[in-house]
Amino acid sequence: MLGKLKEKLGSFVERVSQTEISEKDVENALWDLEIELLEADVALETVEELKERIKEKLVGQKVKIGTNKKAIVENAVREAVLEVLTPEKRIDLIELIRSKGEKPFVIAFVGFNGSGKTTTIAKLAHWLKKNGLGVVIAASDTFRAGAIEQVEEHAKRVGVKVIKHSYGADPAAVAYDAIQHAKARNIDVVLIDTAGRNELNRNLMDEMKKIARVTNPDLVIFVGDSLAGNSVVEQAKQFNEAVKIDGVILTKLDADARGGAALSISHAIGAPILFVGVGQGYDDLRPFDEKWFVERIFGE
Ligand SMILES: Nc1nc2c(ncn2[C@@H]2O[C@H](COP(=O)(O)OP(=O)(O)OP(=O)(O)O)[C@@H](O)[C@H]2O)c(=O)[nH]1
Repeated sequence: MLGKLKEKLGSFVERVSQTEISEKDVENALWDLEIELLEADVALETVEELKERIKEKLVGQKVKIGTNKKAIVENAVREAVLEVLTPEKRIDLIELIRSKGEKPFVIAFVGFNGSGKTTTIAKLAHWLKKNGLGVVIAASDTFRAGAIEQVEEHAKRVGVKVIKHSYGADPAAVAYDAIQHAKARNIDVVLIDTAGRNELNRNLMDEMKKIARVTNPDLVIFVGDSLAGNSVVEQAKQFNEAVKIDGVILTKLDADARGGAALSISHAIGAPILFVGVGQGYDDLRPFDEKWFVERIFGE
């Protein structure tokens, strides 16, 4: 008898001391968040996805009167961001390279001019070497004046060989030669530096498709400048249509205060961020970790 009463009283106290988060509460809060996200250069479709996830987490949730609703909302936002950033499939690059039966493992790099592609290739070559893998770079940007010397300079500094032809040569032929070189010398990885391009430059896009056809890369990596914000997401989509992108490296995250591109890009093209560039040195390449990124956004 006493037990029953206790239970009834208990449930009454529970009921009156709780309030339910309504759809209206959340809608109001989300309105401000939407503006802030768009200002931080997060792509519209990613903003929508985040809003849906946050709403799902919060609407109908019962909270005790007097508890800090802000903390609850903040937690839901954090979780939603982490979910959006978590790729459907992860790529462990070293594992992937080692598990390919034959050598070499071929990686083609694509991206717009000035996105930091050449520097990133050198950083990755350095990282692969540190992980015990042999690397050769194909100077397949035979288009831009100075590109071959630039990649040679970087390669010299990180101690990697470059296979090159002269300017105007067929980029696919350069890549092919680099692969033959790697095969003959048992080198693990070929990194192909392609010319930076944009969507207006149709024949360069065709050239890139030809490189992909001739070399049949194991991985196509899009290198994007995180400072370009929303437009880097659009670039990635265009490249993804021309040649399927398997992974992303975002450069200059050290200088990017907004973080919108990082938040949107995987969601937009369905490929994971593999690394982020965090400086100009060869060691300034960091395997991407969404938890680290979320801390960077929400941490102190
Ligand atoms: N702060 C910072 N600077 C970077 C990063 N990655 C690249 N850069 C700088 O960005 C500039 C452009 O990099 P490049 O590698 O020359 O650009 P690119 O994409 O090869 O240019 P194209 O050959 O025209 O395609 C250089 O000054 C790099 O040092 C990064 O993660 N952080």
